[in-house]
Amino acid sequence: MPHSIAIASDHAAVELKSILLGWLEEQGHSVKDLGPYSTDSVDYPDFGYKLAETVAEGNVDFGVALCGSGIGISIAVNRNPACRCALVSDNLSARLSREHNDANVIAMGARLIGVDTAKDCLAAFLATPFSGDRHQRRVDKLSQPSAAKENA
Ligand SMILES: O=C(CO)[C@H](O)[C@H](O)[C@H](O)COP(=O)(O)O
Repeated sequence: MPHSIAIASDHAAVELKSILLGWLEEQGHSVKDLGPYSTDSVDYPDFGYKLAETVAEGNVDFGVALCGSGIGISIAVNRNPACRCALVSDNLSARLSREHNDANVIAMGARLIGVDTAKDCLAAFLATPFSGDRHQRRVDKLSQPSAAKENA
């Protein structure tokens, strides 16, 4: 099923971003490239916040966040309460991030995983629906930290 996707990175992941963008478009997805557009050094929060705002505005179904390790940009995206960004490096984590966490952004580290693994993770992420049920209650609590404290 084709999705609308926004993708962003920092300088460390520009090449992976370009590869994944072309690969996603080949499969019929519509992809918005939020930059950067060169390998000049940039700061991952700038692009992470831009991606998070695009996802939060509801203009896309999913976001893809890339930096050298995936750590910095995933932290940035997760500062937006509308985003559930999962940093993954294997197929099962990518699948579980959708099934259990209803993740709407996937983050990966271009300096840590190869292109084939990144494609495998992204394919699993996009193909997996949220399971709902007990997981819905937990995901709801992610938007309501004060409600969660009452049961702990
Ligand atoms: O955020 C990161 C580390 O947690 C990313 O890997 C960045 O891409 C990295 O910090 C960039 O480092 P550089 O030395 O400025 O290329």
